[in-house]
Amino acid sequence: MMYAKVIVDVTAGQTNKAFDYRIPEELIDLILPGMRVIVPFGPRKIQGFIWEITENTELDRVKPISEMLDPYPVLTNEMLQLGQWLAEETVCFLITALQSMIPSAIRAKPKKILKLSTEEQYLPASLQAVFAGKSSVDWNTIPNEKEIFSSIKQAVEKEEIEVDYLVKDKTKKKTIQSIRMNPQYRGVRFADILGNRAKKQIAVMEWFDTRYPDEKIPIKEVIDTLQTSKHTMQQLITKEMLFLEELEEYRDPYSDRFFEPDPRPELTGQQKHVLAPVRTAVDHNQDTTFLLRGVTGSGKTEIYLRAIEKVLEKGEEAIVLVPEISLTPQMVERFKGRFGSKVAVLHSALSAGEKYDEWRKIHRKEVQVAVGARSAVFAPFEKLGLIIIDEEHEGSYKQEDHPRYHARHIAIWRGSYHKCPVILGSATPSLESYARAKRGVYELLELKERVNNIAMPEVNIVDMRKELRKGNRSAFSELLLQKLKDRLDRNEQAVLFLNRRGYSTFVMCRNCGYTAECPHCEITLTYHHTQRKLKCHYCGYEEPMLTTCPACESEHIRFFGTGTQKVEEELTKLLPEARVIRMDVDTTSKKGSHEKLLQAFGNGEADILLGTQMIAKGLDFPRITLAGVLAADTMLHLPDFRASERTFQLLTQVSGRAGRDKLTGEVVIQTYTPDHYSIEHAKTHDYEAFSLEEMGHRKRSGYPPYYYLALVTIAHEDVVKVMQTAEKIASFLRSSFSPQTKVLGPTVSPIARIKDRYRYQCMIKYRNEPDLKSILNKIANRYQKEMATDKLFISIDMNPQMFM
Ligand SMILES: Nc1ncnc2c1ncn2[C@@H]1O[C@H](COP(=O)(O)OP(=O)(O)OP(=O)(O)O)[C@@H](O)[C@H]1O
Ligand SMILES: [Zn+2]
Ligand SMILES: [Zn+2]
Repeated sequence: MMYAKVIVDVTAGQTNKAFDYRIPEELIDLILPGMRVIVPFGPRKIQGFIWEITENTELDRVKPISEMLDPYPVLTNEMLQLGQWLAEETVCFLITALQSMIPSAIRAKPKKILKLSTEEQYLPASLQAVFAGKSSVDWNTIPNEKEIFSSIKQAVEKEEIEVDYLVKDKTKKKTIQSIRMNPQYRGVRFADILGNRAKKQIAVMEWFDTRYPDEKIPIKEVIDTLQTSKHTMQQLITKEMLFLEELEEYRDPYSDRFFEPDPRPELTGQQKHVLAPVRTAVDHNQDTTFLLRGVTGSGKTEIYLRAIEKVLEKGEEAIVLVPEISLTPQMVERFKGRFGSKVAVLHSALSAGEKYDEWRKIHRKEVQVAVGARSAVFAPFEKLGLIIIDEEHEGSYKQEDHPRYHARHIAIWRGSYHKCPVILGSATPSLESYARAKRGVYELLELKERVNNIAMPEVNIVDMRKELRKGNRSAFSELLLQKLKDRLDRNEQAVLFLNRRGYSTFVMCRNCGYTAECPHCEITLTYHHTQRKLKCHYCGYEEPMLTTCPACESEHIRFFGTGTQKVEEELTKLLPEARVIRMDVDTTSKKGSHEKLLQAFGNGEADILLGTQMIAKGLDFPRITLAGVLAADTMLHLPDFRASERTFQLLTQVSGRAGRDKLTGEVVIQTYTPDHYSIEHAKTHDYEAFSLEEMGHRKRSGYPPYYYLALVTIAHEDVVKVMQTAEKIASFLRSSFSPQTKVLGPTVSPIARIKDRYRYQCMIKYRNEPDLKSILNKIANRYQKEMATDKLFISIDMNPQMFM
């Protein structure tokens, strides 16, 4: 007998352990670790991953595996190990960790149905009404009544009905019908076989015989090219002179694009210097983590490209992670231009099917380079030679949902598994990474100059308080406006950056101060001009714009703050001749629109690119000579210990867009707090000085990189229940940890309520707490049942990045 240990798709109860199942005779040798199967679990059938194959079991009775879902393992052995580690590190279920590594298209949520196992007439009346002549019903259509559920329960126990799970792959492989010639007929005289009068059929056969004797040609192409008919083709297929085959088609989103071969520039001296140790590490299979700190425009991407070249020469594979918003066509082009069809792109804007296609190319070893956002770190390569994380400081590398992993952490794990180097690149590395480089945990590589010694742009700081005193109430200072005019005169381009956060428009009554808040979340509603609606960004709640104040009935209720749209309106009034492209969530929601807008700007169809976060990174356009930041402080005052760091990073990134080519660049930063060190150091492009000062603050207040943090959030609809649970958890933590570890709270979360659930949190600050994960795991296990049944919500974040 052969058995399999299966990790089942249930996230309640003791499911981190594997369950034993018997492998049915006909599946022995076919079932392998990493495959997905359907197994019986209690009264249900559910999905699971094969963890291990064994020859014995300790159980007396084991049920057989019902169905094999994959013809090949979707998870490699490495991924199974990684999954186990990931579940431990992030305190999540093993099944959650495993599922996060495969594309969503094959993650398939099972659809639940009730199936009749007996004649309908034997059922209780309430259930007869449910089935009403059908042999099965969708679980979701069953009326939500206690009586019905209890008769279902009884009927299931009496085996009158059965609960079944329809596990269906959401993604159908796209196939096209193709034609191949039967090789037996090669080189014959077709008129002899088909008869002289079958001219059309002869033409088709001769075409194949002379041109494509071995190839599969899509049927549509044959018909179009030869101007023949389906009927003719059908006749030849019936005679078995042609074979009809389904050919799998990839939905390559870049297939209709031609990529200019990318020229390979001579490396600069400093680039050579930086590349050498990376190439050595690739050559000698060293799992070094390099931190490449290179100022904006210093040619970091070129380093990545050269390092990958080396990896490919060695017959190995590479992963390149870039933040979602800089996964622009410009970026993709550089990799596709250099490595052509060896590159797969994993982009969140792709449909689930397209993502699945790209993933399969990797799986089938048809590509050697994967470029993508966060989850591309799980690209199932088996001969990894290098992992690159560009803009390593970016917050989007942290997944803010289970499993709460950081891509950097995964990359380094995979690096050591494959004995290959990892490059973390940035102009403004996270303080955590920089501190590790200083301690020698990472190897620091630096590019201090821009390519060809192009100067860093000059940064002007404008004090907006003074503007206000001068009577200027607009979003544009005199200096910025004047410099914008200059660019228009000189036919150069400008980018204007507006921070989305803090700039969202909210509604306030000028008479009584009432602000419109979401009734379910403790957060102000945001005004959306195009639909004239107020929306909650957390739960999606919306209501029409208010015309009178609900509190005092005054009509003086207005929206406040400035959105990109308002700024655009103001800009067109101030500079009517300027052609403006606006890039924000509204203008880029349609697929491909992001790309089109950038292309238009690159082609010089606009003078000013106005946008949010999405324009801060990666743009490399030679005619941009001015970068403006409309309000530098919007992010500075968020209740988050990384606020200063984020501000410095953002200002540096935005400044880095200007003057990257022959034309000299300039920056204008508008602020209400010009003396803040984030702003002062951004003015002088001095990362070193900024990090030194920021480290001091972190040390004094006990934050990373001096302390590690873990965050436990507790939420429930009943505020008393939340407080009590949070208290219990906090005191359990305090009694379990060593005295050096601090447990702060419980306190109300910065957002006190989301989707009607009240939120409390405990923050853990520690330096060395070996039992931390097992203690947190105890909490997860202790409350597991309540979380499954009682809407209690507990989240554990081992590396919190967001405090909002
Ligand atoms: N050795 C070289 N010779 C000539 N041009 C180069 C060289 N290396 C890079 N470049 C060019 O310099 C420009 C900046 O390089 P790149 O985009 O790689 O910089 P970066 O460090 O990634 O910048 P950022 O962090 O601002 O995105 C690009 O247009 C690139 O093509
Ligand atoms: Zn809400
Ligand atoms: Zn009012």
